[in-house]
Amino acid sequence: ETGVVGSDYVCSHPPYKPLLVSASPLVIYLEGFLTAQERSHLKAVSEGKFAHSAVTGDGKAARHVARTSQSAYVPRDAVLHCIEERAAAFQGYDVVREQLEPIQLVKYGVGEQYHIHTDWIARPAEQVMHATAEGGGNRLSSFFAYVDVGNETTGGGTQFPLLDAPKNEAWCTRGLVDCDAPWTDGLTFRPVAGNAIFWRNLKVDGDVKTGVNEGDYRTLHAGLPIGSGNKIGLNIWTREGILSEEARGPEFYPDV
Ligand SMILES: O=C(O)CCC(=O)C(=O)O
Ligand SMILES: [Fe+2]
Repeated sequence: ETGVVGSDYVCSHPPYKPLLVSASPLVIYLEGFLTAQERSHLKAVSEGKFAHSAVTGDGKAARHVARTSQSAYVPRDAVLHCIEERAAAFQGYDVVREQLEPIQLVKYGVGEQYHIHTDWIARPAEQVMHATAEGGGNRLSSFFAYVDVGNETTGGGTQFPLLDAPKNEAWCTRGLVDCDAPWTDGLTFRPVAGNAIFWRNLKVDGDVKTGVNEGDYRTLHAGLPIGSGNKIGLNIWTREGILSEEARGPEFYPDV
């Protein structure tokens, strides 16, 4: 599990380009969010760590039919720390790194997919581990970044069936959005290594009485099946509040 960066590694953020996709729900496309070096490092440190895992919130470690991909958590080394900093900073001064769940990698082979779901937790907080205010609350936002996409990869898009595809042709010609899909399928991003999608999971106008921000169903999405090739993606989920040290895991691994 040795990575590709040496002990002389210094965190530096690439000049990624944010492109607004939707104002409500808030969806922002981030071109060049991960560098080539970060992507190679993530691939190297996650090798051999992938396993079929449960979908958060169902409380049991059974393999879930909704998700045939494999997941891996990687230690928070200097590179991960750097990516966490970037993800927190993007969300303004009111979001701190301690609100981020440990970064999760997901790997898909041919035919593997993640059926339609929301990243926010739909069940009452009391029923779901860690979703209580003390546990960090619900998932405020998501980043899904493409870490590795094989040259021959077909399929594997990230589909938001309830959103409209942006109108400008540039999204199609630049290969960011799948414009061959029927418009009734909503919005499908093509997997492009290094790029990321950011969206807000919760509605902004919380319940006046309870102060609870409801999950926004318009953020329903799926990882479409891979036709050929493979895909590795990365999830960064930001909670409404600070996560416990237990949920965050060790803050820093000295070895890069
Ligand atoms: O694979 C994708 O395109 C989306 C994955 C996803 O939504 C997730 O892991 O929560
Ligand atoms: Fe998701």
